[in-house]
Amino acid sequence: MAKKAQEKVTASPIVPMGYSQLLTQVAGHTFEATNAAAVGLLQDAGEGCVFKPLGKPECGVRELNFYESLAAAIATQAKADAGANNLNGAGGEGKGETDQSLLAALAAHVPRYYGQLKLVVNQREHTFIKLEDLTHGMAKPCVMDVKIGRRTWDPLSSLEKRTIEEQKYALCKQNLGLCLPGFQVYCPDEEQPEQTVLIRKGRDYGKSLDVMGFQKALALFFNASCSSSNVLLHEVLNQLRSIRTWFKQQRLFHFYASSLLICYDFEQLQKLATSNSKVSLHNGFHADAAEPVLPTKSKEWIRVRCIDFAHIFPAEDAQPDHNYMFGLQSLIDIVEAMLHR
Ligand SMILES: Nc1ncnc2c1ncn2[C@@H]1O[C@H](COP(=O)(O)OP(=O)(O)OP(=O)(O)O)[C@@H](O)[C@H]1O
Ligand SMILES: O=P(O)(O)O[C@@H]1[C@H](O)[C@H](O)[C@@H](OP(=O)(O)O)[C@H](OP(=O)(O)O)[C@H]1O
Repeated sequence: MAKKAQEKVTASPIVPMGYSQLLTQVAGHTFEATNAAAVGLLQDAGEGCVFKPLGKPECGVRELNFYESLAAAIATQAKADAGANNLNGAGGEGKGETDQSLLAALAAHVPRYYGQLKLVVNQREHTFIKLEDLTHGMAKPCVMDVKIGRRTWDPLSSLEKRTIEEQKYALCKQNLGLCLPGFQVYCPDEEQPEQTVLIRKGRDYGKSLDVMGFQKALALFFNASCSSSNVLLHEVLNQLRSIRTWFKQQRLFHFYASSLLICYDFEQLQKLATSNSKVSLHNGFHADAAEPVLPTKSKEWIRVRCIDFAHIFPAEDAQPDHNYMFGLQSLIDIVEAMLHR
């Protein structure tokens, strides 16, 4: 089979008109120069969507089912909000409805889902899910994929898969419940600070990191030495805390090998630094809270979302997802420490 795939090798994948490789993809399954059967994410021309191939059947089905159940929960919630489902007035909310509204609340933390479609790539048909591009509208998108949890193997994993997963990124996973499969960041060029460079790091870099290395990677990613990075860190923290609130409430699912995708626009960060340098330091701060008042549009250039639901499982015995929450808390602790440095 591998031999057959190699017969079709091309320099770049053959994709349908109007689509291209997702240039900002930093991790996950990608196109491979020597394997025409390997498919990565695609993007469309300016519409603001990405297309994720379903990949291994069991993973693809789980992810698709998850997005479909989320869409159903959102629709149910919208009806309930409109009063159409509330003929008996208040007080009739059963467990099913509670679960549905809890699930619907996750939508704010997940890319919008636009269904599935089939596309021919490298002369083979693949099924893709169509999602909101979290980097849409960003001139200089900085993107980090942080995989959450000490345990990144699911309940159906073979002993072999479990062993492989436990050996990878071992220092970060065991200590932090986090690992770093990839990121890209725009930074000022050290020699010519008015110029910008793009730095990209992949899974091999992530696997080499210990705890301190992980913290340094985050400082690099958040452009911590930039004068406006506090605004970025505050907004990222707000969004991470909001995700933590959801996880503290939910007993529906356990998210194995799922990631947080952190995206921001370096161009906006630079604009903020320039405008900050022109105004008094106290502008934009609450007198009593000592926290910056974020520009109303900060959510448009700073987005933290849960992605990759290929290994999502119903929560056993309705237990909280302690594995995910441990990793998420570590990430929050690291970002808080950067803010208070
Ligand atoms: N909605 C999105 N918007 C923008 N980029 C995205 C989006 N979803 C995924 N990506 C990009 O694609 C990468 C891979 O996504 P994802 O983790 O879902 O794929 P995967 O192949 O299932 O990964 P893994 O190998 O960890 O199972 C992410 O790191 C990110 O760069
Ligand atoms: O971090 P790495 O080294 O890239 O390792 C990959 C990562 O664990 C993916 O989550 C996994 O895909 P699944 O989530 O789909 O299992 C993939 O398995 P695969 O090689 O069997 O696709 C691994 O290779």
